[in-house]
Amino acid sequence: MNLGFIGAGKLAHALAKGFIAAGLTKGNLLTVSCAPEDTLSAETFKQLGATINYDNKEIIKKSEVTIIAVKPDVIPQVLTDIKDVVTKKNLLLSVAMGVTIKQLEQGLPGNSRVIRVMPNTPALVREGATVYVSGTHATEQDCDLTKQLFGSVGICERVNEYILDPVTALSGSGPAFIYTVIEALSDGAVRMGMARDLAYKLAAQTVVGAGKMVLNTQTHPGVLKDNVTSPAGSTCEGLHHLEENGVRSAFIKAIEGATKKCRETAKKQ
Ligand SMILES: NC(=O)C1=CN([C@@H]2O[C@H](COP(=O)(O)OP(=O)(O)OC[C@H]3O[C@@H](n4cnc5c(N)ncnc54)[C@H](OP(=O)(O)O)[C@@H]3O)[C@@H](O)[C@H]2O)C=CC1
Ligand SMILES: O=C(O)[C@@H]1CCC=N1
Repeated sequence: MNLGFIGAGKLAHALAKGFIAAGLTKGNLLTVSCAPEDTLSAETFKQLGATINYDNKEIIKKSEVTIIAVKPDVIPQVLTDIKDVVTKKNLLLSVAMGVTIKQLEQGLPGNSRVIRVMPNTPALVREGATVYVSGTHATEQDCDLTKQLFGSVGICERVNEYILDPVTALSGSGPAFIYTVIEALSDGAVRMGMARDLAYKLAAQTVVGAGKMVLNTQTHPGVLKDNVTSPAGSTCEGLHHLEENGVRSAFIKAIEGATKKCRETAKKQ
């Protein structure tokens, strides 16, 4: 598949490498734009075999499917850059946090085929979690292609747009929250005498294992937690400390805060 990327940052890298690993495209089939001063991103894409072009119009002309992966405040500029060259042949997939279908469609010619996608960086290792929302003029074939593309690098679900901001908070930002948990658990283990390398390895595999238990056994997380917690054992001692320090409330507030930030971004566009 020929793929265009407008924006060659962290997410674009993760997606490109994931799609290549999944066999859906090849490095030399990618056409990518970035800010001219962003030599590091350009270099990383060049190493994949991609063609770099600093003119966003050229990406649209060369690729039938383009992923727009710039920061939300750059979206208006990108839409202005490309609107004269977008035709019915182009499918545009925007991953920008807080930028609505309506805002995207308003900046483009009528009938433009737009899909809003919220992936996450674990797409790099084909363990991503993605949702997408169809725009007004995207076809069922466009939705199928989006599902095929992002489904090749993890799970991919179609949703209604009203849920996109909490999704962004949960699975879009979520990897950062989990990395913080992995670091903190490891710091605790190091404090108790464990070597750091072993601590990161055990903490990360524990997150992978617990996640797979929830997905594969379809058992309520509370039941799975109870199965680990022996009477008067060490786990309930650890859980007691987490509850005393408001761990649940901290995560709930993290999702609430991140969701609100997405909503503020939508209002500013
Ligand atoms: N990172 C993540 O985990 C996720 C990110 N997203 C969304 O993806 C988008 C990109 O995020 P992320 O990859 O983290 O951000 P980055 O800052 O890493 O990437 C953005 C890229 O766009 C480039 N850029 C800036 N201006 C232009 C322009 N006019 N034309 C073309 N490229 C330009 C930037 O160059 P320069 O650095 O020189 O400005 C940079 O390379 C955001 O909208 C974000 O909400 C969604 C889900 C997850
Ligand atoms: O931090 C951000 O704004 C983006 C959206 C989701 C993950 N990263």
